[in-house]
Amino acid sequence: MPPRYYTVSWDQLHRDSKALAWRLIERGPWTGIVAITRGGLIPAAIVARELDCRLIESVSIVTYDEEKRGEPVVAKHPLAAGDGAGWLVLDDLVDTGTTAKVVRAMLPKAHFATVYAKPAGKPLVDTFITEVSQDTWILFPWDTEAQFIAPIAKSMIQK
Ligand SMILES: O=P(O)(O)OC[C@H]1O[C@H](OP(=O)(O)OP(=O)(O)O)[C@H](O)[C@@H]1O
Ligand SMILES: O=c1[nH]c(=O)c2nc[nH]c2[nH]1
Ligand SMILES: [Mg+2]
Repeated sequence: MPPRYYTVSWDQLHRDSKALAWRLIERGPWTGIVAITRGGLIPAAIVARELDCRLIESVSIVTYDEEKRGEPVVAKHPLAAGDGAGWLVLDDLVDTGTTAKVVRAMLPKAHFATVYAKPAGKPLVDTFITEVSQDTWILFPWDTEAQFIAPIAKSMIQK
C-alpha cells in the first residue's frame, strides 16, 4: 500500500506552530528552547518569536534518509540545556518516537513539544497540536514544491 500523504503548506505550518506557542506560553516561563534539527528548526524559530525567547540550543539526531528509517545517530549534543529542567524541546513531528526517546534520555526534565504527532509517538510528547494516522506521511513545505497536475478527466483516460 502506498502511504497516504498529508501536505502542509508554509501558511499552515506557521498557523499550527503559533497554536503550539499559545499552548506553551501557559506552561512557561522557559529558560530556552532546544530545537531538534533539522525538522524542528522552523517550528522552534516561530515558537521562540512568539514566546520572546532568545536562548536557542540544538540537538542533531539523524534517523531517516527520506522515507527510510535507520538507527538514530546523535550528531550534536544539547550541551547548554543540562538535564533539560526549564527547557522546551521542539520538533516538527513525532512518528515512531525513536528520535524523541533518544532526546528524552539526554534531557529527562525537559518539556517535549511537537507540531504534529502520530499515534505510536504520541505518548512520548507532552504537548502537540495535530494528530495524523500512523500510515500517513507528512509532506513539509521545505520538502515539496508546487507543480502542474493533469485535469481529472485526462488522468482518467490514461488509466
Ligand atoms: O518519531 P520518529 O520515527 O523518530 O520520526 C520523527 C523524526 O523524523 C524526522 O527527522 P529526520 O530523522 O528525518 O531528520 P531531519 O529532521 O533532519 O529531516 C522528523 O523531523 C522527526 O525528528
Ligand atoms: O517529512 C517527514 N514526514 C513524516 O511523516 C515523517 N515521519 C518520520 N520522519 C518524517 N519526515
Ligand atoms: Mg527531525
